[in-house]
Amino acid sequence: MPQTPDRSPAPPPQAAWPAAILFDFDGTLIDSAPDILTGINRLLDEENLPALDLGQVHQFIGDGAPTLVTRAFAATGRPLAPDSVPAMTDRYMAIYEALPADPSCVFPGVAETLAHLCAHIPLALVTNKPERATHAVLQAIGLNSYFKAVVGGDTLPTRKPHPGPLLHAMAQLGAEPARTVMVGDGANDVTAGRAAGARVVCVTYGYPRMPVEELGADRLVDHFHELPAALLDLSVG
Ligand SMILES: O=C(O)COP(=O)(O)O
Ligand SMILES: [Mg+2]
Repeated sequence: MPQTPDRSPAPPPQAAWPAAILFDFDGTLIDSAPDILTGINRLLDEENLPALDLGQVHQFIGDGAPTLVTRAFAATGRPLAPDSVPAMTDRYMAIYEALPADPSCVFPGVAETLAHLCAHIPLALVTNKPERATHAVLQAIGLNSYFKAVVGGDTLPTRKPHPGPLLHAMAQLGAEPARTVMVGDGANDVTAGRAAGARVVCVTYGYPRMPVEELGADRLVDHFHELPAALLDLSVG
């Protein structure tokens, strides 16, 4: 019997969830700049130095606590000697960790979207904020249960933009880089994500130090609610 050719159309490619999603913290999930400003200004006040404003602190966040403290002192006109940075960073972290984090610092749409995504996909937090403070803030704002792994700026010898922390999180989640998406707000997230072999989504409301359109992300989202659609559109699963 002659074979009739199968003329049924090929099924449309299925949009798929990533195997894992890695999230940046400051500027992506939480508006931490007001608390960071309070902590920095208390430290500067102890040192008899003038206070900074929120706009300055926005520019100093994202490269970890020692760099934040270094930039803050430099902005007052009294830069720190390099050998004073570790002790001054410890003092800053003690002040910051004593500040009660308020759930209102969570950006709109974040809690509901993480709750939705974590039902499908393992999630990790990869931040340059020191790990102990990260856990304390996560606990205080009620987001801790969504993450299967948390990598802080002092968890490993390297931090973003090095890919090491992202690869460490992927190994903990058992996810291949090519099927993983990094979600962040700045150049460190894009550089680290690319170097780790992941795709990158950036939010447009965070603390980037350059226009977000120039960061080189695969997708931009203006609101966290748009993230699931952007992830399905990337279809890296
Ligand atoms: O610089 C920091 O301390 C934290 O920044 P990140 O959460 O955006 O990595
Ligand atoms: Mg950030």
